Amino acid sequence: MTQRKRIVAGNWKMNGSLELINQFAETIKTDLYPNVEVIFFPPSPLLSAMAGKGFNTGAQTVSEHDAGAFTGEVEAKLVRELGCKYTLIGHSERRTLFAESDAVLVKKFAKAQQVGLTPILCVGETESQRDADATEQTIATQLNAIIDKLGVACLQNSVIAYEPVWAIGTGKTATPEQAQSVHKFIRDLIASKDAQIAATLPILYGGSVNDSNSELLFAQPDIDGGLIGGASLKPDAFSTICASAVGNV
Ligand SMILES: O=C[C@H](O)COP(=O)(O)O
Repeated sequence: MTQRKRIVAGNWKMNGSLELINQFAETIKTDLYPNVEVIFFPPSPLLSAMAGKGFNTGAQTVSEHDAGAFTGEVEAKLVRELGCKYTLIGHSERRTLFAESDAVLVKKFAKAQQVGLTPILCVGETESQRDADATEQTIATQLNAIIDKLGVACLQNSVIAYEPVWAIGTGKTATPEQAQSVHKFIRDLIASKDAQIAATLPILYGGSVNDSNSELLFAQPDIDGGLIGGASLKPDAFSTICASAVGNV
């Protein structure tokens, strides 16, 4: 069986503070989670402070543009200079609240890789899409938007996060079986284009993951870790989630 990288990523969204970083530095000792890469995605102004505590960091989004007159945007190259290794691309909140289209996300994905950041591409269906049996079609459209423009080889240095929109911040987690079924669909879709890339690509689950449900989710064969929102703001819960990713290496 292929050994894939295990990742637990904490997306703080527009939350957190210098004080919270100190609390995490006291609680989370990442060497306690062998073979698990723990990454924090705090708001951009906190990236340096987080990295200063020795944590792996990533941005929640980056601009598709190079430096210039783009007030309020964050340049990918600068994020890389701050020591980040990753960036989220296409989180559902960016897609819906900030109207980021697949076309823009292709540019952001390419820009991230161009400057040496690993993109974590977020995909997922809404509740009405799931109810209409359009889950797989939705995911395929989101993935193919990237693959068709950039080529499947762009996934070589990337991570996918499956986040059903109906499970984000709602307390309604996908069951391990529901999540595994979509993860397998994603891996199979990519395998139909490049089996080697599909076999080694980490696919994370996100959507109301907590310290009680993470173990069963992470035990699924195609779930390689998690993208955690609310629970990533609680040091003790997050530490339990990281520990639960160790077991399935
Ligand atoms: O990026 C994280 C996801 O949006 C999940 O958030 P959540 O764990 O609060 O549901």
